[in-house]
Amino acid sequence: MATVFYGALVTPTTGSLSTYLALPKAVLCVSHDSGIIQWIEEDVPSSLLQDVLAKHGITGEDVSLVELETGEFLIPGFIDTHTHAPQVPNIGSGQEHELLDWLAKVTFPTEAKFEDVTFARKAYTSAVRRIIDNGTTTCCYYGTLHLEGTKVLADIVHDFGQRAFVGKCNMNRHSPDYYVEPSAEESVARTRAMIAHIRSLSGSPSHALVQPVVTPRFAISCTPELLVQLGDLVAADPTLAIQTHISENAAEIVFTKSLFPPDILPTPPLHQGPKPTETTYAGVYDAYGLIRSNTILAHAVHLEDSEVKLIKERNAGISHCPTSNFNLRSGCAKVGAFLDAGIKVGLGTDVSGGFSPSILTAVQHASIASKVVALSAPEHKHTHPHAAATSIPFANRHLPIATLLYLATLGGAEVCNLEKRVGSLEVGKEFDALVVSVREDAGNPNLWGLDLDQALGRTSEVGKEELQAMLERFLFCGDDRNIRRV
Ligand SMILES: Nc1nc2[nH]cnc2c(=O)[nH]1
Ligand SMILES: [Zn+2]
Repeated sequence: MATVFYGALVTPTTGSLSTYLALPKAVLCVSHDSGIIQWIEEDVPSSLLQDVLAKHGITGEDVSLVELETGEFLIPGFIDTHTHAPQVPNIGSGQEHELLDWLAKVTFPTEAKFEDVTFARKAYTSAVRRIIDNGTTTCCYYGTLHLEGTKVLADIVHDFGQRAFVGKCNMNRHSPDYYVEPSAEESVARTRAMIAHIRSLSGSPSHALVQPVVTPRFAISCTPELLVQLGDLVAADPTLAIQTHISENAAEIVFTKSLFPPDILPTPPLHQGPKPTETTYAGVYDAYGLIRSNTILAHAVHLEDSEVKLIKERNAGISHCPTSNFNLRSGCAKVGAFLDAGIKVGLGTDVSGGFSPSILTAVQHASIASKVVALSAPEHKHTHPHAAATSIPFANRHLPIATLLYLATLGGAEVCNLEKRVGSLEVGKEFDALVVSVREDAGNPNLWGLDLDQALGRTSEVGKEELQAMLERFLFCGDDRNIRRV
């Protein structure tokens, strides 16, 4: 048996950040048994659809045919490379604070409530449901420091069938008395228990839907002893993913450097050359063996050049969280420069530093952040609009639509090391997709502009340009009303 979709399809393609495919009349076939995309035909008039099915040996009985309507299109599922499930109840509160005050006054009191497993189950069920409804099919979750609550989060994600990384926070210092782990040993023991629980749900990392992720909250909240033990834990298991925060806020960086002077840092396992005489934030994690190809580093707003080089050398990924970076007044990450350096970059909502669980909001703010970076660059010139479509470097210019789409999907998959399985609609990948609707009956009047009226009403044909216009409107003005199926 197979399911065949016939209609418009939009996808980034492997190897290109500057272009994407917009196919108004595609046919895509998914195997029921494996969920894998078997074949795609790019341009099939409706009169030839049956011939194309016959060519692929598909007859009436063994196919379920889904014909998309005008104004609908398939797109890969969104990937949120950094969010906090227990902070969803806090969305929109404490908007006046910067990071460290916000953690103390708003975040830690709420996260502490997740000690109550009944509370956790209710809050996490609603949070995960909302995140899926917003089109996020792969999500990197922070839980709280609680083992039982984080197991509940993993169970809920698994039951919903969402692809995810779930991590229990490691935090044994610089946190309030009511919300801190008693020792490094206890923190690591609970982490081991969480890993065992999640692996019992989902099986081996090569095909698991839900995977554990080691989650030192950030360097400030971990003693050197704890980071040593986490380094040992991940060194013994190269398949274990790691996520943490890096260089988000100026005061946080000053504090981090004061806590980890160079003389207390171990020599990093992969280090070549003399020991550094000055601490960098990335250097701290690296010294404990926590930066590697399956590490996800959230924020990276104020990275020094040497840190960009180190992250590239280790092939770690960056989660760009622009909504949060604006909202907590952290700054604008230099995403264009990271892309030029060949670093893997995806988007993160960072709820509730970010006030939206939707990757669409992250796309919008990633665009604005790149425009702010461009406007503030010393060599800023008003570039011709078509410059965006060329292959000139990304640094200091606004991100093109193709690149925004890439960050929301395939870039996120690369950050999660899932790019062979998801992130684009390509043959051999898992069918992990959304049906988007920009039709009037989706109920979002913001998408209802003149050119779409024309595309959907007065002309019967949607061509490539109309489809590209629909994608742009959806990325900038769409919301969960426009996500018809996940
Ligand atoms: N944005 C954000 N940054 C952090 N740094 C440490 N903890 C957090 C958190 O919960 N949110
Ligand atoms: Zn965060």
